[in-house]
Amino acid sequence: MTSLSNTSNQQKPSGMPFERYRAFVPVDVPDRTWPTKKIAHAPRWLSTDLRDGNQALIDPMTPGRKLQMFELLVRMGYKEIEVGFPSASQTDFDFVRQLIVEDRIPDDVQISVLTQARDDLIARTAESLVGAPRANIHLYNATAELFRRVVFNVTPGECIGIATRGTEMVMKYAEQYLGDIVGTGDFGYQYSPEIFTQTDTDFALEVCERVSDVWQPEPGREIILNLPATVEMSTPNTYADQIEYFGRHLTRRDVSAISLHPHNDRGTAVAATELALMAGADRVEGCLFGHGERTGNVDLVTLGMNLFSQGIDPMIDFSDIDEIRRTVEYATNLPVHPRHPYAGDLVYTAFSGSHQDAIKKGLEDLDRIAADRGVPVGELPWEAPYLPIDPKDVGRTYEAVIRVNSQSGKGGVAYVLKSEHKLDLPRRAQIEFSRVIQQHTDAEGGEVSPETIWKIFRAEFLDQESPLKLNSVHTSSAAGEKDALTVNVYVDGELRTLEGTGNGPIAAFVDAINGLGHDWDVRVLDYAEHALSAGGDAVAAAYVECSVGSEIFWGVGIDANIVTASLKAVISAVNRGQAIVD
Ligand SMILES: CC(=O)SCCNC(=O)CCNC(=O)[C@H](O)C(C)(C)COP(=O)(O)OP(=O)(O)OC[C@H]1O[C@@H](n2cnc3c(N)ncnc32)[C@H](O)[C@@H]1OP(=O)(O)O
Ligand SMILES: CC(C)C(=O)C(=O)O
Repeated sequence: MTSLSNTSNQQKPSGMPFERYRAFVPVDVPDRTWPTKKIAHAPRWLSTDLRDGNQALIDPMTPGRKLQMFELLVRMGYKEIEVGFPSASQTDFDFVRQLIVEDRIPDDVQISVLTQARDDLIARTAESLVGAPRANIHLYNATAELFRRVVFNVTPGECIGIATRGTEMVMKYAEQYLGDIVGTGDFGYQYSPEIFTQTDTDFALEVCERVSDVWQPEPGREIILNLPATVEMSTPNTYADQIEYFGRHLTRRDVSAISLHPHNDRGTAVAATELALMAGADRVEGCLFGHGERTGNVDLVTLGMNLFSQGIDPMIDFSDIDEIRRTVEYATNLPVHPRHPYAGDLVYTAFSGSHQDAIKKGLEDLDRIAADRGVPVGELPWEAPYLPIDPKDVGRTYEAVIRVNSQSGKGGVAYVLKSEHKLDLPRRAQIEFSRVIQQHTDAEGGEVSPETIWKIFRAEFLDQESPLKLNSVHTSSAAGEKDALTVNVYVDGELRTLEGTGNGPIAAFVDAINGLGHDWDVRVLDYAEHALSAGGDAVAAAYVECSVGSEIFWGVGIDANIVTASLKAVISAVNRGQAIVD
């Protein structure tokens, strides 16, 4: 095959020891059906922030932080919450007790706790749940060949024995400690063949079948079979294949919930989860903002918001994303990345010119459609360039949507002036002012804040008082076909009364200025105006494009009187022209 690149840019071997790694061997599902399936509704969610998320923190959460996290999860609408590993530490045990004793578990929420398949740990786990109105015990043991050989030194049969005996112990200790709820739908059981992704799928099925034989699921007594991508091993499609294969071959499928527990080692946990849902999974375990072991668990915020952005109710409330982020940052003591999907500081912000231009036009278009239909923008179907969702739907404002730096163009600068100061500059005025801002960013570097943009705008268009400054408009009257105007103007600091005539007050004013004897030769090329505010004390903005000598300048005037605003705009253009000539 001939290379498309020329010889000077041929890629070179990296020298890294890639030969040490072996490609993942996927399960063979040639007649897979998941690629054509669609996700049509939210799955059952379980948050494991207080367990898998917590076990991977530099500083595990204090009881106070755990409680804040629990309450956040409840407020957001999670109905299944893994609250800890009570046999691991007194802190975890006490937290479960606190939730139960202080009656903090809402009627529609089921807490879950994790345990290894060891008798003493299972007993302690069941003990932590005494008095719980609803609870789930989650048992795991590793099933992958590597773990059987290296970590546990067990045969496949012994590995199955750990899982089935563990299940028997859960049933025994549940009977002993949780008699009130055992046998009702309020007590649940979950089993995880840990490292499912690295386990031969037929063997994972075998273990789960034998565990189900012990638990005996039936209607009203489901078993949750949680299939963890404890380590993400390959491309997301391979996880989906494993899930479809598992679901197809599992007996008692109707009384088994197939649950996903993806980790993010390859950075594709969200994609793997979505494909695995297409492959038939019922339930997803993860953490807010992807906390958890190593690269984290799958991010529940991204998953939920991905559904939302496709018109599917995530059944979780993300409407105050910043409050969610603040609480998680407080509880975990770890920051959320500024580019984190849906929640990062910068994810609804455009710096670059073409993005800003498109966003500005998109938002204006929505405003126009909303005004035509007489409805708020929030009731329109969302469609805006570069913004997959309306930032307002997650409690953000449009204020930070556009931020200006050296990559920005006229659209961004114009957006800031319009959104912050209601000034709707004509297109060529936008271009002229954006060059002024560009000079600033080239010289200073970094971002230029809306306050600085306004300061520069004022200095450029509104505050220059030399050589001309309007003092008062004396008279303005019709003189035959023409308008006559008398104005008091400071010229180079000296108050003078000028007179001029023309077709309208602006032309009359230009006539008066040109009569001053300077060689300015002012001519008006274009004009625009609009109100800045409504009502009796309305203020207007006028924009005038003038040629001053051989150069062209825009001027801006703001005043309660539209004629005065126009004259100020002419003065603004002349002063800008003179500033450059000087
Ligand atoms: C993928 C996951 O995230 S799984 C959850 C992981 N989370 C945690 O481990 C946090 C909480 N864990 C802990 O605090 C501790 O591990 C404890 C308190 C539960 C147990 O501590 P220890 O008794 O000191 O054991 P340790 O953690 O070293 O566990 C290793 C032993 O447990 C065995 N073991 C590990 N997992 C399991 C399991 N799921 N079922 C049965 N035995 C297991 C190992 O084979 C090993 O046995 P060995 O001592 O005979 O070689
Ligand atoms: C206990 C199991 C579900 C787990 O955390 C994992 O395998 O990642």
